[in-house]
Amino acid sequence: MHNHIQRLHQLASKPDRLIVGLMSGTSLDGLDVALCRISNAGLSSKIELLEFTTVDYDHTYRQRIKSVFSKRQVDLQQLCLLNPWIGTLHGNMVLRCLEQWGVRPEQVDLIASHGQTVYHAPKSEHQLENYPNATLQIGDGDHLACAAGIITLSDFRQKHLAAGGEGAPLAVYGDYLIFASPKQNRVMLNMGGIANLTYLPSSMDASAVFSTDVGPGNTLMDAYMQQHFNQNYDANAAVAGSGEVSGPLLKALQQNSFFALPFPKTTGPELFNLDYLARAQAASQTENLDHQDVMATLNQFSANMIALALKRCADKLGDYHLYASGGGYHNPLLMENIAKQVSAVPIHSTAELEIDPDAKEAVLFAVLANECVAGGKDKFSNINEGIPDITMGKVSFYD
Ligand SMILES: Nc1ncnc2c1ncn2[C@@H]1O[C@H](COP(=O)(O)OP(=O)(O)OP(=O)(O)O)[C@@H](O)[C@H]1O
Ligand SMILES: CC(=O)N[C@H]1[C@@H]2OC[C@@H](O2)[C@@H](O)[C@@H]1O[C@H](C)C(=O)O
Repeated sequence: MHNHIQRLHQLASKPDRLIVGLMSGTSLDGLDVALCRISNAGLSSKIELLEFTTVDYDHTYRQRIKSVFSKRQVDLQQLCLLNPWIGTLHGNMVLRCLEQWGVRPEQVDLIASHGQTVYHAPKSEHQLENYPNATLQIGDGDHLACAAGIITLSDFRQKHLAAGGEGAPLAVYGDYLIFASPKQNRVMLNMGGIANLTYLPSSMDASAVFSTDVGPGNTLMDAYMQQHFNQNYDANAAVAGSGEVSGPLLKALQQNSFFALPFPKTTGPELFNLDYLARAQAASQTENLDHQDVMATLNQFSANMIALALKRCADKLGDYHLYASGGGYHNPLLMENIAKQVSAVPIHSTAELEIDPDAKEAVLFAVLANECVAGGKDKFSNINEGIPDITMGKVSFYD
């Protein structure tokens, strides 16, 4: 047996594993790094979040990614160069975090890397008869493993596509294992660039679990802030909070066939971008609105589409508790706009379930890596809801 395979066998046999989960989302704000201790696997998994930080991306990173991000036409050489560059950069970022936390790389069993999504193309979006659902994450796992000197699992989404899914949301696999509870029906709502949710029934019945993207979280608000205010995002909704919602623009924004699609569905900034906003402004003749009013309307738009999806959950399933996570949880106006529309629903953050709401997605990838290496016993799937029974992640050794 190759010593690499022996090492994996050893890792799988340990009572617990130290796993670094990495998430670099559509907001391009930074690399989320979560150091987790995970014992057991499947429904017996116990997750301890030992450390968490977001390593902010600098201007160069953002500009480089933006040059290819969600664009149909790109400089192919640039895309090719970014793949190893990001892998190595993320590996070095992990090393710096470990140093700050006083953890030696040899103590870490695995890195679980999401990579950087550069393009997401479900069939509902590309509409090309003879092509499948597709998505592309870059930041090569071999480069990451070699830079960090730690076995790395990466590129989790391709298996989901290969099994007939849209490559997302993958949160459901971790949500079910970590957060499903016989005590209450739960909806886990993550508001990053794009918002998504997972429904977890108290019956724990996998065939009743579903997960879906619901529309924009922060992506449109962030893009508008960057274009008109030279700020990455609307901190604490200071701008949106000083504007007024435009009814006509809101109506135009809400008129897109994506919102009428049944669950599960996925989307990205390929659809929800500044062109989308410009078309809605043209259709509603609101091109001359104040920037503050546009921001107030975008905030209300995200909230309305999230609330619409939450109401669909309630219609399907009755009462539930909502657990929010992702950067949008820190936007007080967004949370208020959602809460007003689902006033009967108790709203919490995942902090109440012992997972920092900013760390949730990075933890998810650590859980997927743990399943890949040590799981496989508790089968979990709901094929009717686009949740195939699969093991995700590709293994990269560092030598
Ligand atoms: N204090 C705050 N006030 C308002 N918005 C905030 C605040 N803090 C974070 N955000 C929002 O959260 C965003 C980052 O969220 P997050 O890190 O969850 O996104 P992501 O992981 O990149 O996205 P995705 O889940 O779509 O991949 C920021 O770009 C910003 O819009
Ligand atoms: C293709 C892609 O990167 N999708 C992300 C994005 O960010 C939020 C939403 O859109 C979600 O579908 C997904 O990420 C999370 C981690 C998921 O797969 O559950």
